[in-house]
Amino acid sequence: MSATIIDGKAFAAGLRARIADGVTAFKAKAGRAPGLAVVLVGEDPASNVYVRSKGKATREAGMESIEHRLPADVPAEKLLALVATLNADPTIDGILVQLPLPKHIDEQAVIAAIDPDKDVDGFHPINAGRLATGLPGFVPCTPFGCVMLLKSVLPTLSGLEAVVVGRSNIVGKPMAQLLLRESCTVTVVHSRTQDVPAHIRRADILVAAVGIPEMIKGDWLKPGATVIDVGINRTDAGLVGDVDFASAVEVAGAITPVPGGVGPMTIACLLRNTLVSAGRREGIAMDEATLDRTGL
Ligand SMILES: Nc1nc(=O)c2c([nH]1)NC[C@@H]1CN(c3ccc(C(=O)N[C@@H](CCC(=O)O)C(=O)O)cc3)C=[N+]21
Repeated sequence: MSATIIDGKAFAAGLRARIADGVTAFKAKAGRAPGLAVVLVGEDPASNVYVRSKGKATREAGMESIEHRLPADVPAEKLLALVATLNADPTIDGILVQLPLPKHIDEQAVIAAIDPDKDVDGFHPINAGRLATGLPGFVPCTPFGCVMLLKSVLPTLSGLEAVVVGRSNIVGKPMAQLLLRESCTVTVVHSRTQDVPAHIRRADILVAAVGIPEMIKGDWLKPGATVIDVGINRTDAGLVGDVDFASAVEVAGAITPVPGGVGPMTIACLLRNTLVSAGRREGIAMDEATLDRTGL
């Protein structure tokens, strides 16, 4: 039996349409568009492509996209000064500094310099703490998108065994927090875990975010499991995930493809966070329940 393919691209298109409606309503009340500032340091070709597609999606949703490009050798002080300017600018609702940054710049210091209430990436320690303690804040876009996709195929997440592969600040850790918030029993496995397949075999929900091409094989999965593949690995064979799709699709109940799965949701959630930020900053109520509707 072959798994249901979770169409992240289609789901993201629906979310973006709801965001565009929300933007229209926001503009009518605020007299301005929500503004997202994206800062790119250096000339990494993959980052360039990604920043361009983010700018396009931002404008298509009716928002203002403000791009700042700095040379790879920019002094950290200059980047921090730009962040301070964006923090103080009332027309900017969201600030995203594209990661990774060049090695001479302390990433944590830059993230900590962003106003937590404009931190639409959800990377600031204040937002990580809010997520961990159940306070409202910004949730990192990729894990947020993963939960939306899970809810689109599962009637409830409550009580399910969830296994997260990877423990990064950007995906693994916030993913585990979100699944816990949804009342899953959560296991995080990582490079030092003994017998990774044994943990994965117990998972009703598997989220793979390790960055190792096709590491997770179909015969490691519990039959019927819901598999969310966050990996985007460029190989000679093209773009592949962290899950060996060909074998996994025969065992899983539902699975995201790469590309066309989690990636498009990340961008849509970034726009969602920017609109919600704009609403909060202007005191205009945004119907987050409608925005985050999942369809099941
Ligand atoms: N501050 C910061 N925030 C980020 O959210 C952030 C970042 N830095 N640095 C880079 C990573 C990467 N990332 C992706 C988002 C969408 C796709 C995406 O839409 N992928 C498509 C197309 C893939 C392709 O063809 O390259 C897909 O999976 O279908 C990919 C990658 C966000 N990141």
